[in-house]
Amino acid sequence: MSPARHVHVSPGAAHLAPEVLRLLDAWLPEQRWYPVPTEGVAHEPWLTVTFPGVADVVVALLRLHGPGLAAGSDALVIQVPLVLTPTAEPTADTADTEAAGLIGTVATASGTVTVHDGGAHPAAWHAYLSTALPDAGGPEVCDKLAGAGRISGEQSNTSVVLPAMTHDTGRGGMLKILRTVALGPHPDVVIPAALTQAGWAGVPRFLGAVELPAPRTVADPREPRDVPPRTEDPSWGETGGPLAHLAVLSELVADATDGFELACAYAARDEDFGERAAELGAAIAHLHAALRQALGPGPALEPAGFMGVLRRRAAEAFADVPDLAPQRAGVTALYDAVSARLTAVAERTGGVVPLQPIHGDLHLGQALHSPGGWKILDFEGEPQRPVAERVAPDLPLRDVAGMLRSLDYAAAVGQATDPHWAAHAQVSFLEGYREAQWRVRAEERGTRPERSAAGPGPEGTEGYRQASGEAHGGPVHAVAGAATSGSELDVATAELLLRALVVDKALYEVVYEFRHRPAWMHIPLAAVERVLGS
Ligand SMILES: Nc1ncnc2c1ncn2[C@@H]1O[C@H](COP(=O)(O)OP(=O)(O)O)[C@@H](O)[C@H]1O
Ligand SMILES: O=P(O)(O)O[C@H]1O[C@H](CO)[C@@H](O[C@H]2O[C@H](CO)[C@@H](O)[C@H](O)[C@H]2O)[C@H](O)[C@H]1O
Repeated sequence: MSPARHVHVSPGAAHLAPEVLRLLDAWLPEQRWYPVPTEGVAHEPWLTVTFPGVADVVVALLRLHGPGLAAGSDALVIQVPLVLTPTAEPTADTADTEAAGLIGTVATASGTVTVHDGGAHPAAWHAYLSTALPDAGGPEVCDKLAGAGRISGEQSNTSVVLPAMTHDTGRGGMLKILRTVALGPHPDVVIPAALTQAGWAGVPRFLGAVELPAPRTVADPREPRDVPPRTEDPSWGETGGPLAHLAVLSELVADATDGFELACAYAARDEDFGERAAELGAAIAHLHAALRQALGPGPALEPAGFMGVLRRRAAEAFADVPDLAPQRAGVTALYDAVSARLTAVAERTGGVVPLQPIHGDLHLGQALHSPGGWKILDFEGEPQRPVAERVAPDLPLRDVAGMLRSLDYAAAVGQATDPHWAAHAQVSFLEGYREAQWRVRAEERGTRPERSAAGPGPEGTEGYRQASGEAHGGPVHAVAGAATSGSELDVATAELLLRALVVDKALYEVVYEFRHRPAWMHIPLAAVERVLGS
């Protein structure tokens, strides 16, 4: 997991002319991965990263500040790799330069420079790859770049497909440049690395990472504002742990289809997605088991803290999106009910509802359907949440809620005309999850897996109807029970929790759509109304 070479780190805007930075002001907010649409946000150079022996690639780590953004340790830092080419004359735009991410050409004190987005440029890919891969040299990395291309679409980061890259278990790589820099070890590096090391095949194999070494002079590397202005590189990279991760390299899953595209295609044909959804449910149950085994269990759920986070997230959503106002009373009532229940359970049992590492931002787009089964991607958690919250152990039911929401999205985006398409897929997903979870838990306890007594039935139908807000039913009570088995959590409490987690996810989605895709905001908004109204 250690990178072959350390990157060089300098404070502020070293290696970057002010004219280059100014060029970014208009360009950054237009990028899909730019995390804040808020007007009036300024970019302050925090650190500059270069690669040993590479003159033309400079990575700017910019701290965002302005209205609505926290200061200090919660400050948002974005990663902007740039390829700087000295140019005799300003060049005209061509199709080629656009494909390579041309940002512009500027005159600086040291001459005219053409600036490209490193996320779209082979020179920057080469630099990241040489750093992430322990044994690769220059020419070898060039071969690995043959046919490489950035993937387009609704991405929070920048991913580059490397079809010609060979590694010890096959061919093809995926380089992901993390656009929001999370201080401390990044979950999208640490979790796939741990699962790969544990031999779990449900994630694309982790191959390497690029890390930003911690400066030895900083007592608490999580406080970015405390990083002192230093100019000499030798102060960096001697403390062991990373200050942050910048990129992750994994195997390319061959012949894979994005789970959301697959589900939307089924929905568009009104085709039964049940079998695929059940397989996916089983894959998620195995993921939860693998996470418990690879990273260890978490502490017990603490009701006040857990509810505090749910309530704060809801308050933030209500503050951000005025259309949510009519739902405020319903959300408060639901959360009050969950809170009272959790407190009663904690008093009765002494607080044994177990938390564990989870995915944290699970949706169909994080699942690839491949000939080798479902592969789960993207462990960075919800990109709009603070990192500490994203990596904290949580209830596996949160991931279950995420997939239920995503199947609802697939029905809406795929324009299923069958009103039961989503509910049927959701029930199948829950069934697949329940079955596999039951087996896995039995294996963990060293007992023979027995079929759950709580199969689909009228009581499950009602529980599911409440959790999903759909017209059709399913065995949510059993899923909820299975997901929390080994604890003293009763099924009715688990059902209520799942309902609250579906609402929490839908509120997050309303904010996400409000910021990024207002035309889709009606999808989660309708879900909040439906679940609260059921
Ligand atoms: N290892 C991989 N093999 C094949 N495709 C992948 C791989 N990793 C990611 N993808 C594709 O790239 C997309 C974006 O990846 P993801 O890690 O979710 O990035 P982001 O955080 O930017 O959303 C995924 O939805 C998937 O279609
Ligand atoms: O970029 P990420 O994949 O980390 O996640 C963010 O973007 C997702 C959209 O690309 C967003 O997911 C929402 O939309 C999906 C359809 O595009 C849907 O399947 C999900 O259920 C829904 O949450 C995700 O919330 C956001 O964090």
